Amino acid sequence: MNICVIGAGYVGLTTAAVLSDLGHHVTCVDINHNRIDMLKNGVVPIFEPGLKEMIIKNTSNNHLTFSTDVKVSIAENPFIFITVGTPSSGDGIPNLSFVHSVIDDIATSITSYKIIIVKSTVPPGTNEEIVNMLIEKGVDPTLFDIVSNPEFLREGSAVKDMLEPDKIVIGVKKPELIQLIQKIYKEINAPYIVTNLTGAEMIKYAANAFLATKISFINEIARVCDAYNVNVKDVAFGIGLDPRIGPLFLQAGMGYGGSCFPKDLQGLTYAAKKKNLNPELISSVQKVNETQIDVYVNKLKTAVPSLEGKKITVWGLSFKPGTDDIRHSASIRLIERLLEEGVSINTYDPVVQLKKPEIKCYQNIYESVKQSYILIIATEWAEFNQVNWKKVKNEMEGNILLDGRNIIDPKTVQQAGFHYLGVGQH
Ligand SMILES: NC(=O)C1=CN([C@@H]2O[C@H](COP(=O)(O)OP(=O)(O)OC[C@H]3O[C@@H](n4cnc5c(N)ncnc54)[C@H](O)[C@@H]3O)[C@@H](O)[C@H]2O)C=CC1
Ligand SMILES: O=C(O)[C@H]1O[C@H](OP(=O)(O)OP(=O)(O)OC[C@H]2O[C@@H](n3ccc(=O)[nH]c3=O)[C@H](O)[C@@H]2O)[C@H](O)[C@@H](O)[C@@H]1O
Repeated sequence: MNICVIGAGYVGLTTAAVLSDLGHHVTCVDINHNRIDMLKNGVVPIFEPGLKEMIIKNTSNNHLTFSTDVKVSIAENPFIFITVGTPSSGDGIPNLSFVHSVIDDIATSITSYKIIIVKSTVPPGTNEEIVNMLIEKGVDPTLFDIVSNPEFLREGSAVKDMLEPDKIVIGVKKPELIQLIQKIYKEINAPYIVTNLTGAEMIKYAANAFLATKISFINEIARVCDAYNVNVKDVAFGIGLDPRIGPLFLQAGMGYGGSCFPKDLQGLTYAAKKKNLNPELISSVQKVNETQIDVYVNKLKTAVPSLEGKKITVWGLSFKPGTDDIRHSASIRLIERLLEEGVSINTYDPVVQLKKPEIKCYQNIYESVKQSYILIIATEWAEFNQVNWKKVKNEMEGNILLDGRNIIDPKTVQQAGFHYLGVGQH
């Protein structure tokens, strides 16, 4: 099948790589010329395990090509996947301008029948609006069908998640479209959840909201555990054995970040308010997450009353391990907060180097802690657990270790001379 994937970000590149690997002919198109030039030269602009290899394999056998010409790519392909970004505007309202721009391009270049498959996460009602927009722009309604096909991949395991999803959600207006989508995903073995356009959009928003709720729940429990000297990991393990609760997404820490949970919870809040509903639980989930950094900073301030002038090393910059994405990273929010206290910041991350004059980024983990007063673990990269703690401590001036992800065994670092600070772990 001939497929055009619009957007060469995390979702677009993974979609293009996987669909071309399934044997389809895929053109991945993006308005970012720099990004497409890199891809044409075999350089994959994001860090995602297995993605580069899959892209190189399928560009060499001509199953996958890259382009900046959106309109030509739309005109040449019957299947159009929309994977452009849907960020939050400053006030929390989803910014759909990138999706609208693609719809404009489709409206001005469509001459033959297209199936438009929307993978971008959009608020309920958007796909119905897209149908109306195209008709209002003069497109003959027999020339297109829309499929809402939200994506559930996680960064860091995007290729695997797309090849082995727990479900494929499709929202359609006509049942005959189901078989066509099943042909596209031919070898991917997963149950299909079929609903209407808005139902598919709601499944995506509800999934992210529920996952974020689990995180804020355990972070709130961690605050209480802290007050009672209880290890929150024991509590998470204890409740997680109940199959009605489940063990995943109960890792307490500095809170959730990334390009999706924060903006999708804001988007859901906006969608509810638009219908005069007050989503109290979703608002509380966001409030717990926003104040989670304060819990850690307060802990630090209790241990070190004056932070001013102190050198602090932060390990981990990406919003979670396995990715170079720093969008809405809790680590970056923490660093910004600490800079306000007049500290100086050193950082080490296995894949991210920040370009900010006020922050010193190191490529060697031991160099990064030299003369530091405090070490903070902000992202749970596995290598942080494999360091020689005595060596780390010897390089430092102070002995405070703030574990923002509860990944360190307190006894191990205490034996190396550290004063360990966690939340819900002692
Ligand atoms: N990042 C993730 O892990 C996941 C993201 N999603 C959703 O998928 C969508 C895309 O997310 P990401 O891939 O992270 O976004 P991204 O920001 O990494 O990439 C979006 C790409 O679209 C391109 N673009 C923007 N306007 C365009 C236009 N008019 N024509 C062609 N290209 C255009 C941009 O240049 C950019 O390269 C969002 O709605 C997001 O919520 C869903 C599941 C997972
Ligand atoms: O819509 C999206 O973009 C995607 O959002 C998340 O995926 P992702 O943002 O890549 O990352 P997650 O692994 O879900 O982690 C999100 C954040 O929650 C934090 N987290 C996660 C789990 C946990 O137990 N505790 C916790 O603090 C992580 O550190 C990270 O900051 C969802 O897991 C995907 O299913 C979804 O497709």
